[in-house]
Order: sequence, then C-alpha cells, then structure tokens
Amino acid sequence: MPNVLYINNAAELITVKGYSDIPAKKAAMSEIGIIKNGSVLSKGGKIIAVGTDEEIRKEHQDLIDQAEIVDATGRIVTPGLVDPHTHIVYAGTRENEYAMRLDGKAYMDIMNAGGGIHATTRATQQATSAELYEQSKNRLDKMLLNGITTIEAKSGYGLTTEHELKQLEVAKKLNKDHQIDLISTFMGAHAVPMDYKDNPEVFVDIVINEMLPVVAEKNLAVFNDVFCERGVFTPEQSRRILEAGKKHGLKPKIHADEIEPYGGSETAAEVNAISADHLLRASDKGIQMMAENDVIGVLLPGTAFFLMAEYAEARKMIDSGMAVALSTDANPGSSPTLSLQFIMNLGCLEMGMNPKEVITATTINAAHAIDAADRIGSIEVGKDADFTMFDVKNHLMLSYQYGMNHAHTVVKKGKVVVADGHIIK
Ligand SMILES: N=CN[C@@H](CCC(=O)O)C(=O)O
Ligand SMILES: [Zn+2]
Repeated sequence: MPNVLYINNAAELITVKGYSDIPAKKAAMSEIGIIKNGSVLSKGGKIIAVGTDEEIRKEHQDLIDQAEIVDATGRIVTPGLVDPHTHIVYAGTRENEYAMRLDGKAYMDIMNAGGGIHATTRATQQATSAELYEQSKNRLDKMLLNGITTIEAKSGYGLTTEHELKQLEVAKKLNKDHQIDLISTFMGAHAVPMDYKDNPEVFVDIVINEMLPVVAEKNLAVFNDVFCERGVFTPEQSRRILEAGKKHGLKPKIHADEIEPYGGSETAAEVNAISADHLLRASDKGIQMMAENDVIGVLLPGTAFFLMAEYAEARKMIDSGMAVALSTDANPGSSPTLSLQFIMNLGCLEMGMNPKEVITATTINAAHAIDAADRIGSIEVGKDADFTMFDVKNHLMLSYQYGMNHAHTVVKKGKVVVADGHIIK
C-alpha cells in the first residue's frame, strides 16, 4: 500500500498555520488555526491536503480510497510536538541529589562540590556507547508515547573531546534508528570540569580549539550551546565560545539567567543567538534586547518546578514581543521529566500563558527554536506529516486535565508510530 494516510474528522484539527517563516509573537501566539471537524491527508510522508472531510474528498477521493484511515472523531489533532531543549543522551540518575535538595541543599552548591552535572558526566564517561544508547532510547520511547515527534539533543555530559563525540555519535545513531527525529547541539561548555576549576580559560580554549573543530568537521551538531551562569561560564567566555562556533557554522544557543541575572540574555542578543533558554531571572533590559534581536525564549518551567525556583516571566516576554517556545529540558538533575504536556500545564498555571499560546510554544515556535520550521511544527501542505492525536474533545482539556498523558495516536512522516497509547514496532 502506498504511504497514504487520512486522519479524518478531528473535533479540532489544530493547524498552527501561517507562521512557518517567522515565529508567532504577541497575539499571534494565540492564533492556532483550529478547523472544527478537520481532516488531513498525507502521501509519502508529506501533507497534501488540510480541511474538512468534504473539502478534501472533493479533490482527493481516489487517494482516500487507498489510504490508511485514522478516525479522529471526538479527539483533537495537533502538529507532532517539538521539544527544543533536551539533554536526553546521558547515563545514570540523580535521585540522591533530589533528596539532598529537599533537605535544603542548593542545586549550584551540589554542582560546585563535584555533584550535579559532574556526577552525570562521570556516569556518562564510564558508560559504553551501547549503554548510553539503550538508556536514551528508553527515554525517547516515553517521549514518543507522550506525543513528541522531534527533539533537540545536547551533548555536555562528556566534557572531553572523546566523550563529547561519543554522546553526539549516540544521538546521531538514535536519530537514524528511532521514530523521533533528534537535532543535535554541541554543549562542550556545559560545565568547567573539576580539573580545570582554577583554570577555566584553559578549558574554554580546549572547547574552542579542540572540540568545536572536530564536532564541526564530523558534522555532528547544528547548534553550539553554553551554560552562562556565575561559577560556570561568564558572559565573556560564553561570547567567545559562541562566536567561535559560528565560524564553524554552528548556530548559537545559550543557557541564560537560570539561577541569577548574569548577563546571559544580553549576550544572547549580542551574538544573535537563535534562542536563549531558561531565562528565569532575565532582566528587563535583556528581555527588550532579545525581543529586538529576534532571540526566541525557550522556557523550561519544569526546571523552575523541580528546583522550586521562580518561574520565567513568560507573560512579560510575550507582551514585549519575544517569540516564546516551551521545552522539557529533559535531564537527570534539574528536570527529569519527559512530558511536554506537563510543561504545557505549567506554562498555563505558573507562567500566565493561555492554552493556545502553550500549543504554539510546543509546535511552530519550538520548531523555529531548532531552525526546522520549514519542515515541522504546523499542519500545512508540503510539511512533514507529523501529528499527535490527543484523546480530549478540545484543546482546553489538554491544560485542564493536568499531569496526564492524553496522547493516543502519533504519526511520524505519515506513518502511525503510536496507536492507542502503544508504540507500533
Ligand atoms: N543548567 C544547565 N544544564 C541543565 C541541567 C543539567 C543537570 O543538572 O544535569 C539544564 O538546562 O537545566
Ligand atoms: Zn539545558
């Protein structure tokens, strides 16, 4: 049978159309292009018609006769969810640190004492590629079951050339093997290894002169990211690393102003980063600069939730004209969740976003944050046939019934990969 798929009669087909060239900002973030009783037809993995059943049948009855049919009656269909900030390839877990934090220890103090990112780095360095692959694949399966069809995946738990490459190679293999697409980011500047604590500049030089060239040469990453935070990398060091990445064709991203206002947002604007992520403590000036320079704010409310910190000011950012995206930040230390639906719930309940904005933030704006909005993030003719069907009668239910997995069916490039909550092998 040709790869023809017809999703028919969704209570709401949420297209999020019209923002493939430029991300949705301000009021446009609430325009999600709902078609009531909507249908979508795809062939060869690409969308070829979007509308009501009647409209599509008028032109494509022959094709529908050959199609695999997914009946979406009573359910909603969105673009496959896009998670634009993850650290999915790692080994081990850190529930011991979670318990320490519940006893009052600070996240950064645990890291500075050799735990935190350093603990996961040790586990990741010790793991074989096969072990890393298995652990990460297991997480990807859960993400797929949650309706996620594309993610960004960072390195940064290797922190030596050898182990950064190992992480990126595993991400590359997972991208090939798994239903979820992975778009890789090099993040050699995720932490200053303990051995370089007194000489961070030496490590910055290693990132720039040793790691970046080989990552670029092997074509293992699209983006280059830095953790710009007091005690990690300064704005000046971050700028150097991100500018060096640009010379190798890697687009800048930055972990900015997560723990305290430290100039990361301003640096993002100055280096023309595609996104600045976290932004819990971004300054008003930083928000203005990011809005003026079209830096997408990738907000990670799971991290604020899990670190029991103040949330990023999403409302202020959207009203200032920043395009906002949402992400899990999936990692073992500050956000061990794989549920973008819970992140959407938090966006509404804790950051003043409305239920339409959180859909835009996990579809088209998330796609822009990983430079993939020409292919994914909306249901429009010519785009990849990536869809998630949720077992709810309207989009409000997604954020109303919180903390649950509503994903019922997932389609990747025109193929049903999850049906009735189970992965199709
Ligand atoms: N903040 C820096 N990096 C990750 C956390 C990594 C970890 O704790 O293992 C983040 O985005 O939250
Ligand atoms: Zn992160």
